[in-house]
Amino acid sequence: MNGFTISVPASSANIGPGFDSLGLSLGLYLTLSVEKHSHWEIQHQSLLLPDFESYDKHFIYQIAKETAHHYGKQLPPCKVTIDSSIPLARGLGSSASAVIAGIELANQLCRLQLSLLDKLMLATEKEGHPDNVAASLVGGLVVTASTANDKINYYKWNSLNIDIITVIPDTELKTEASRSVLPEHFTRKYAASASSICNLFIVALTSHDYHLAGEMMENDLFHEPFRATLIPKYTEIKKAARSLGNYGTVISGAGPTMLVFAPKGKGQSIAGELQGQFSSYNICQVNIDTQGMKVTSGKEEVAEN
Ligand SMILES: Nc1ncnc2c1ncn2[C@@H]1O[C@H](COP(=O)(O)OP(=O)(O)OP(=O)(O)O)[C@@H](O)[C@H]1O
Ligand SMILES: N[C@@H](CCO)C(=O)O
Repeated sequence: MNGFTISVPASSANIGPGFDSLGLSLGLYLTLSVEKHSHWEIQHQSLLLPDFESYDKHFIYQIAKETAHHYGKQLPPCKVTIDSSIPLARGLGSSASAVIAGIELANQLCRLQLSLLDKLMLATEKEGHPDNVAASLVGGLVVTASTANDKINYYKWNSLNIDIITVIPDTELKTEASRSVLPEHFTRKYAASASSICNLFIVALTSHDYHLAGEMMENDLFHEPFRATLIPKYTEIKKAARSLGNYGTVISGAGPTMLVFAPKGKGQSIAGELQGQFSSYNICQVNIDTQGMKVTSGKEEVAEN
């Protein structure tokens, strides 16, 4: 086996009204460098990564092992060195990136030849919803829909002409805790209003009408009204971002990070202004990743997807 590297971008789910359906791939990365070895070994290179007791308790190893077993295979031993710039439990899809990395690790080590759709279905089953995993897998803005037969359909859109700013607090919020405050049921009238807002949001966004898209983003009814109190300075950040001329500000994924849609070319200066107002936060412009997960062997990109 030749050594290879798996690189998986972060993601921001929901973008306001697209709860459990929309994902945007972001230029922060989880990277696995994999080499043949006499026994299993996992090493971390980033302080952002969580502690682990032994290789077999590592989340990524467990996903890889389950994936290999699902296809009747065993993982061969190797050394995996992991680096990351994705903060944990901040609403930037760290767990989805780890799931995609684990599935791809098994795919490469066991030569499973999984299709993109195979990987998406497996990842969605493990993550519970397709929004983050789809964005990390294919890149760009991804609209997903699960149909009655559990098939995941998606559409990737790569033409956003905006800057993205992440406003990251120094506190974690686990997705499980943030989902626990959401209602199990909505009335027909409420659900119709909520989905009409998402419909108009997508049309406005893909027509590059960012003012209308921003207004729809900020009028989500599916999750933001129930999560707002879990997010530190939710109202203040939205208000400050709006007064600086941004299109819209929403909770990133399950929070607590807030995601700002800024006019193209202004992201860096607006991030600087916001940083001055919210000094305990980590606020920066982040690129949109347009490619999704990549596997490289030596210097060559593996034509996998
Ligand atoms: N690279 C990784 N290696 C091992 N475990 C990870 C890794 N990344 C994430 N995790 C696990 O996932 C947990 C965070 O997942 P969680 O779903 O709560 O938040 P998130 O994925 O960062 O945010 P969101 O789902 O809102 O976008 C971590 O606390 C850790 O247990
Ligand atoms: N759609 C998910 C994303 C976080 O995993 C949620 O909002 O709970």
